[in-house]
Amino acid sequence: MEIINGLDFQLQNSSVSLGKFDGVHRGHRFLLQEIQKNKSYIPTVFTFAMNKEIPKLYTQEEKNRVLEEIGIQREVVFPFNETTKHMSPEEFVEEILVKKMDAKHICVGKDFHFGKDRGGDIHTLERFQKKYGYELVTVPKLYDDGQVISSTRVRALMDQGNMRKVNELLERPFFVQGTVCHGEALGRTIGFPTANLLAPKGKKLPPFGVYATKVHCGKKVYAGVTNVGNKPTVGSFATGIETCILDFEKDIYGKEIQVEFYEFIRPEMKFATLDDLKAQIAKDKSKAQRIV
Ligand SMILES: Cc1cc2nc3c(=O)[nH]c(=O)nc-3n(C[C@H](O)[C@H](O)[C@H](O)COP(=O)(O)O)c2cc1C
Ligand SMILES: Nc1ncnc2c1ncn2[C@@H]1O[C@H](COP(=O)(O)OP(=O)(O)OP(=O)(O)O)[C@@H](O)[C@H]1O
Repeated sequence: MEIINGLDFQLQNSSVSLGKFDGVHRGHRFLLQEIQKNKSYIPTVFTFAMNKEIPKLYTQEEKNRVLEEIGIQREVVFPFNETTKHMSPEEFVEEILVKKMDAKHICVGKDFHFGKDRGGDIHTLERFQKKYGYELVTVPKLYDDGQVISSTRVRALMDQGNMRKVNELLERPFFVQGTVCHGEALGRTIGFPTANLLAPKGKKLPPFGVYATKVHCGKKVYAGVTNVGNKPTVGSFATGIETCILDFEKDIYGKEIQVEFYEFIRPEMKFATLDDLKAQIAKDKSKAQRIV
């Protein structure tokens, strides 16, 4: 997938979908299928560079990975700055969608808003269709269990540790991607070596606790059991994602991995002794083995 950052680009023949796309959930996927239907256009996602206020399900790199996975060929990551923030809806359509992206087909959800003070909507896009020669398709919002599917809802489900439902709405397992770094090397001495990731900046994590996981390393996939937290039994560390990969001996320091979360097993706890922690981790491992 081609990733375009900034304002300096010129594309041809785009079929465009616009939004934040945090999580690339079922509703997003429904929309993104639409821009892949007409094979003479290039399926392109337009998204604003992420605001940092709310922790996101995926970092920019993780989102890129998922968009590529589902067949998107180009992603424009547009800066949200003083100039772009103040663009009127028509200016945005003419300057960005038409002139820079050569949009032939535009597909958005019915509640989509854009431009200065979110003043543009699907009626604005409809109005300019003839003038600028693109075709607009709007899709209804998808519901699940009587509630609209949105990134906000998926984030709330994650706060409850409900990974099964999160994964169902994301249509893939939620994951954390990162480079395996050194921990305190205590894991090895207590008999449970772990592959450690630091919590990516700005990323929303499931509640502190232990999860049944799968680890992708290169082309291989392994079952694992992962602790998300700051290890209160051994001190207080920065939030980490520590995975004990089951039946695995290799050294993977420095390797990029993806840890997929399947099910919450228990909350993180402070144990009285390391032996108590070891006994609990042994139980966690058997439980994870049965789940993944
Ligand atoms: C499956 C699993 C469960 C864990 N549960 C806890 C826990 O409940 N409380 C805690 O303080 N640390 C927990 N840990 C973290 C361990 O304390 C940590 O892995 C160990 O101290 C080794 O750390 P190191 O890799 O930095 O050497 C857990 C680790 C794993 C792999
Ligand atoms: N449930 C859904 N069904 C169909 N389209 C959707 C759905 N949710 C969002 N969309 C559309 O996908 C695009 C991107 O949506 P966006 O990520 O901005 O919103 P969202 O998922 O509702 O997130 P948030 O909860 O942050 O508002 C928009 O065009 C939006 O209308």
